[in-house]
Amino acid sequence: MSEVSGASRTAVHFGAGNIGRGFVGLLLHNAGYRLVFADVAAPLIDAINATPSYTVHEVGEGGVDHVVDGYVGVNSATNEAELVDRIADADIVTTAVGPNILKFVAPAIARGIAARPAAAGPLAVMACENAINATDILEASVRAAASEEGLDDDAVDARAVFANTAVDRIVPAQAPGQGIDVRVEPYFEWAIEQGPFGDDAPEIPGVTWVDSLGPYIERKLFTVNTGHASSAYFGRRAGAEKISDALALPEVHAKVEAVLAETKALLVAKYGFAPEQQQAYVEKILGRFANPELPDTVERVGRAPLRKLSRHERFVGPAAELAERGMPADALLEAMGAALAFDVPDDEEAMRLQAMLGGDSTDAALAEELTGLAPGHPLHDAVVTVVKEARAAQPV
Ligand SMILES: NC(=O)c1ccc[n+]([C@@H]2O[C@H](COP(=O)([O-])OP(=O)(O)OC[C@H]3O[C@@H](n4cnc5c(N)ncnc54)[C@H](O)[C@@H]3O)[C@@H](O)[C@H]2O)c1
Ligand SMILES: O=P(O)(O)OC[C@@H](O)[C@@H](O)[C@H](O)[C@H](O)CO
Repeated sequence: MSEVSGASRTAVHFGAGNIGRGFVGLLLHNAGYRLVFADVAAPLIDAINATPSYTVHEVGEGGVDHVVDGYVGVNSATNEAELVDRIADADIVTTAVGPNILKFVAPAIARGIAARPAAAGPLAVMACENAINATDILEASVRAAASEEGLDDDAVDARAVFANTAVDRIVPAQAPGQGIDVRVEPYFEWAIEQGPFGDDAPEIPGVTWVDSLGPYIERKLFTVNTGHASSAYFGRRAGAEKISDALALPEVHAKVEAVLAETKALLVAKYGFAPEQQQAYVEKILGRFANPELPDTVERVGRAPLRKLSRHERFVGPAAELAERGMPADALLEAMGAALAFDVPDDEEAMRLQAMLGGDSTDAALAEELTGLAPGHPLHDAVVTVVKEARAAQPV
């Protein structure tokens, strides 16, 4: 463990995994924060506390190394009392645990807020997850837990500020044997909404402060993550293991381009992005996926297919809006079909998905269960067809 004694500000970060160590932790460290990594993985917390510094290796063109020190790890499953004390004293709380885990970290944040000394300034709370308005989801759970601690909404407002963010940096699963070092791509973007902070936003070099996060997060999720997931699902079906190998297959590349042409049409129509600017963004992203030095796999990028196929996520979100506008979504539907074939044994959601496909519910009921699209929605019938085809293709 190696806490920086001189640092006067502290950030507690939930989730000491890939993006936690390789991006959010790095930027907060560079901003001069003493870091507290909170995680439920005991071996990871032990390794963090046994290692005085770690290196973030940027791989690919222009990549450099960054050393992070001045941190401590807290096991949030077994040591809530220390965690609550740390949050009570902190300036910032961030998360990168996965959108479905936010409800589990909320109670400790609420208790930390409740234990804050009256004179402490408000705690900045920012979820850094791939989900639209993830901080709003976290905030709702924190407020519910805070009310159990006797804090009403006014008391929470006096002690905490919640801001939505969009984070973009590809951080693959890390190879065993490299300790807590992390390999990442050189590119990054961390957009945070300015409004909740007024003139008192925390100073974090590298952050892009924005007035309205909606266009940023949708552009990121429906371009980077839609394209990434499409590469994973089409790539896996074509036998590729790495994302860069998947994109090197001309038929996969063409399918991913077709998907991104559809989301581009939506983003241009919805937010008025200049078509040539969005195209440049798409091409930059395809170049990032193709980075051969990034050991990123179709299994990591395709992980949790039930989450990725859900109503407001990277496939159904844009496809539903396209259909509502009378615009085509055929390539997105094809990608959803490829997602339904994702049957990685170690992926709990993939196994649940395969069991659902093999189950007794009708195609229409299963389509609605998976995507949240009710009969009558302009995309519903096409999704039922995709489900029917996926069932027919399931191995017997
Ligand atoms: N890796 C990327 O390229 C990337 C980029 C942008 C955003 N994200 C988003 O960041 C989030 C994390 O992704 P990741 O790739 O770092 O995953 P990861 O699996 O590497 O890290 C998640 C960490 O959260 C920990 N965790 C799980 N439950 C917890 C709990 N209740 N309390 C505290 N810690 C808990 C896990 O032990 C793990 O260490 C996801 O929402 C992901 O979409 C990832
Ligand atoms: O983290 P997920 O499972 O939502 O999505 C997998 C990848 O697409 C994702 O982690 C990207 O690498 C990241 O969003 C890039 O900014």
